[in-house]
Amino acid sequence: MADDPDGGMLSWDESVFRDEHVFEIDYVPEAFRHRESQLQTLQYALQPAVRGNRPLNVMVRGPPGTGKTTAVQKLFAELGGQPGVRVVRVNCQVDSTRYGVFSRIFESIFEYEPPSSGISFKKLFGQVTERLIDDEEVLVVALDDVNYLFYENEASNTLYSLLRAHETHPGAKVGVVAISSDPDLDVIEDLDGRVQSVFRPEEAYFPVYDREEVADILGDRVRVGFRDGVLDMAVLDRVTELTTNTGDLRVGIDLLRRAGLHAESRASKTVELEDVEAVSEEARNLHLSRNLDALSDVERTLVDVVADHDGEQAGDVYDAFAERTDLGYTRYTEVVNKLDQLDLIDARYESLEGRGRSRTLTLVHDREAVKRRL
Ligand SMILES: Nc1ncnc2c1ncn2[C@@H]1O[C@H](COP(=O)(O)OP(=O)(O)OP(=O)(O)O)[C@@H](O)[C@H]1O
Repeated sequence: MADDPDGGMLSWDESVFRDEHVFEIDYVPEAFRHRESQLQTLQYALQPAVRGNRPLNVMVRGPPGTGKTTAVQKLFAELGGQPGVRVVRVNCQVDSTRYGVFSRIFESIFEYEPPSSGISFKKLFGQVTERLIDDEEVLVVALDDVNYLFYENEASNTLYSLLRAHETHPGAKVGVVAISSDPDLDVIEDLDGRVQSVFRPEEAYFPVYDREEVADILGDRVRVGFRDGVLDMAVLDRVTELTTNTGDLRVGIDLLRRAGLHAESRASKTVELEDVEAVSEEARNLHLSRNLDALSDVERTLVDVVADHDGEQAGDVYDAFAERTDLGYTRYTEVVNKLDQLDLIDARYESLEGRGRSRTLTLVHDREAVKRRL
């Protein structure tokens, strides 16, 4: 670079980033493309709240990193600004019991946490609903990662309390947005009959973004997050490709940030393909961590067992698995299929001499990388 006195080298107070925060997980993007129909469904369902009425409930489904939480956050930001509407988003991975969910709602209303012991659920519930009725507020609750309530067997009673609040406390108006990223969870089917009869949600499905959509979204992020000319099309193409392979947009956003930091670590003013390649393994591991985090205890146990019995036949793996759980073979097969679908294990049929066909289970990722994250 003839006209660059530093010869393309960054000085201490320079950065490739215009705004590094846009690559962090709590950042809500300004532009939110390719989710128009899902936003419309949500808006249509929640609209009655603005008029002081109980909204329709919504079931939001789709694989990890497809914009479910962001869509709800964006709508809640608008809805929460309307008079007479209170919005609360609960992360059920953190609050995975009915008491935990209502504690978060209580906290949002009263602006302090309820005592962690010594107050019954009934009392907590009563205080929440009375306040809503007094203030004439409609409550819209998003249960993010609702699958964790199912794993803890808390889903039916939580939804029951929320959805029948108007029967126990006339005048209470509550709507629920349930968000699940577990492809195997049939939310409605897994609820008690008494809840099924009141939970008849609208459906908003978030499919995996295709390659062009990923390129659009990451391109926006690059424009906002990096300085002009720092990252060219060929580099963006490669990040897009790596992201599309996992289907999880978070991988791409994380890759961009890490590649930027890597470029800075070698004092470069531009992010090059070599920076992306250098950090791609870490980004893949991020995806692995997220996949493992989203598993139930039983599923995680099976990953651990397969890690210890890599390459063995399904029947033998089951024997080892049965020592650690009391699940039958049918349920075991379902878990195997799910892990196979998530690309955590490979379950391949092989012909065995004289004994027909049997499945062999192998770990897809590096054993140590998996073990460290369990
Ligand atoms: N259409 C989009 N435009 C811009 N950014 C997006 C879009 N969709 C998703 N993102 C970004 O991708 C990341 C993951 O999105 P989000 O957390 O909403 O996914 P999710 O489906 O809720 O994932 P999970 O099921 O793992 O909770 C976030 O950083 C978000 O800002």
